[in-house]
Amino acid sequence: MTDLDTDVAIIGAGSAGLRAYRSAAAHTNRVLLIEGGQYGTTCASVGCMPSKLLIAAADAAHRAHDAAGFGIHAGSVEVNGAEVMERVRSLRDKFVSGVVANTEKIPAERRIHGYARFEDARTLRLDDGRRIRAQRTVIATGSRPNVLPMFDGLGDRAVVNDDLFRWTDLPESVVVFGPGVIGMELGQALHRLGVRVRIFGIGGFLGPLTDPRVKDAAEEIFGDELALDTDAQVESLEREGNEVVVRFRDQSGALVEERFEYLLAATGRRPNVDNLGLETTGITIDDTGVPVFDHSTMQCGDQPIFIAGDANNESPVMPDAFDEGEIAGTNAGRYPDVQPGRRHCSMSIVFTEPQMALVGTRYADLPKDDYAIGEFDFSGQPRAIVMRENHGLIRLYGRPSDGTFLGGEVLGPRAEHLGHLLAWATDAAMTVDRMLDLPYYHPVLETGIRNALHDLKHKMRA
Ligand SMILES: Cc1cc2nc3c(=O)[nH]c(=O)nc-3n(C[C@H](O)[C@H](O)[C@H](O)COP(=O)(O)OP(=O)(O)OC[C@H]3O[C@@H](n4cnc5c(N)ncnc54)[C@H](O)[C@@H]3O)c2cc1C
Ligand SMILES: NC(=O)c1ccc[n+]([C@@H]2O[C@H](COP(=O)([O-])OP(=O)(O)OC[C@H]3O[C@@H](n4cnc5c(N)ncnc54)[C@H](O)[C@@H]3O)[C@@H](O)[C@H]2O)c1
Repeated sequence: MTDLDTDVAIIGAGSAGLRAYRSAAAHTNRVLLIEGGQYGTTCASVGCMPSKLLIAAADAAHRAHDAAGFGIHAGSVEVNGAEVMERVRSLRDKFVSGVVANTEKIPAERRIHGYARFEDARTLRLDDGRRIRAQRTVIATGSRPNVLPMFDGLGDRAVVNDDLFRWTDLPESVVVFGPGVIGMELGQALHRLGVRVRIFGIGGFLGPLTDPRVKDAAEEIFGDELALDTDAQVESLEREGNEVVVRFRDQSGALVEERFEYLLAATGRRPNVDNLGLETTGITIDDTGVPVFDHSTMQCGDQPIFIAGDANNESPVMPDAFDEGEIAGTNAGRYPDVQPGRRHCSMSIVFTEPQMALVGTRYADLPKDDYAIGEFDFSGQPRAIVMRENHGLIRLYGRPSDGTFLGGEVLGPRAEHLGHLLAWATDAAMTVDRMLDLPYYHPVLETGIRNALHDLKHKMRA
C-alpha cells in the first residue's frame, strides 16, 4: 500500500469540498480529493433537491385543492403516493448523476476513496491504512442528522431525511420531532400530500426565525393548517408493533395518545468533525467540538488547516458551503499567502408555504441602541389577495445613524424572491432611501417590501 504526498488534501467531496478542490487546483496541481462515502453531495442526494421535489408535489396537491376558491372545480383530488415518490427519486437520481459525472471529470489519480483522519497537522491516515502527507488540508466533511437518544427504542420506525427519500410510497401518518427548517419543509409537504402529520417542538422555536413577531405570525398560520406545537409536552414515546405511540399533553393540558407509522427525527444536524483526530493537529476546538476558525479566511488558528461547509457549523446552507469552499480552497492552494475572501450577506430561505426568508442581520443580532424596525402585513396586500396567498409578515431592520438597510425576516408568499431582492440590497450596502428610490411595478408582491421600507424610514426618523 503506497503512501501519498500532496500540497493540498480536501476531505469530503460534497458541495464545499468540490468547490475547494477547484479553487485549490487553480494554484497547484498537487491536490487530492478524499471521499469516504458515495459521490453526489448531500444537497443533491438527500438535501436541497429531493426536499424541493417533494414540496413541488405538495404544492401541486395544494393548488388542486385550493382551485375551488377561484371557482375552478377539478373534481376530487387523488394523491398517488407511489407516483409522487417515483418522481422524487428519479429526478433526484438525475441530479445526483450530474454531480457524480462532474466529480468524475477530476483525474482519477487525484481522487482518493476512503475515510481520513489526522495523525498530525500535516499527516492524514485513511481507513485502509494509507498515509497522506499533506502540506495543507481543507476539512469539508459536512454534517449528519442529530438523532436523539429518546428515539432509540423506535428502531426502523424512526427515520431521518435520508430514509424518507428512499420511500416508494407515502405512509399514512408521520410524527415530526423538530419544527426547524427540515421539519417544517417536510412536515408541511407530507401534510399537503394527505399524510396525517403532527409536529412537536421544544422551547417555542420555529424554522430559523428569530423575530418574535414573525415567529408568532408563522405559528398562527402553520398552526391553522396542521397539528403543530412548538413547545410540546411529550410524556412518552414508544414502539408498539410497527407503530410509534406518542403520549403528549394537548393545549388544554389533557393527556392524549396518538399512533403514527413513522417518526421523522428533524432535531438539528451535527458537524462531522468528531472522528477526525482534530486533537492531534494543535488547532483550538470550541466546546461543541468544532475548530475555531477565521470567518474571512476559513483558516483554523495558524495551522495549515481550513474548514468549509456544514463541518464548521456556522451557516449550514448550500450558498455558504460554496463561498466557504472557494475561500478555503484558494487559501490552501496559495498558502502561506492567506487572504480574506469574499463573503456574501447571509441568507436563509425555507420552502414552506408561506415561505420564510432571513437576510443580512437577523433580529437576534441587531446592534443594541442603533436599529429601527419597519413592518408590513400581507393580509391586505392586493397581489397576495389576487393569488389567495395573503398571509405573512415582513419585518425589515435599518440603522438610523446612517440610514443603512441591515436585513430582515420575511414570512410570506414567494419569499424566496423577495429575500433575494433584500439580499442584493444588503450586499450592496444600500440605504433605505436608495431602496425606496428603485422601481416597483403594480400589482406585485414587491410593493410589500416598499410598504415595509416606508414604515422603516418613518421609524428611523422618529
Ligand atoms: C433535508 C435537507 C434539505 C436542505 N435544503 C437546503 C436548501 O434548500 N437550500 C440550501 O441552501 N441548503 C439546504 N440544505 C443544506 C445543504 O444541503 C448543506 O448545507 C450542504 O449540502 C453542505 O455541503 P457540505 O459540502 O458541507 O457537506 P456534504 O455535501 O455532506 O459533503 C461532505 C462529504 O464529506 C464526506 N466525509 C465525511 N467525513 C469524511 C472523512 N472523514 N473522510 C472522507 N470523507 C468524509 C461525506 O461522505 C460527504 O460526502 C439542506 C439540507 C438537508 C439535510
Ligand atoms: N431550505 C433550506 O435552506 C434548508 C432546508 C433544510 C435544511 N437546511 C439546513 O439544515 C440544517 C438542519 O436542519 P434541521 O431542521 O435539522 O435543524 P434546525 O436547527 O433548523 O431545527 C431543529 C429543531 O429541532 C428542535 N428540537 C430540538 N430538540 C428537540 C426535541 N427534543 N423535541 C422536539 N424538537 C426538538 C429545535 O428546537 C429546532 O426547532 C438547518 O439549520 C439548515 O441550515 C436548510
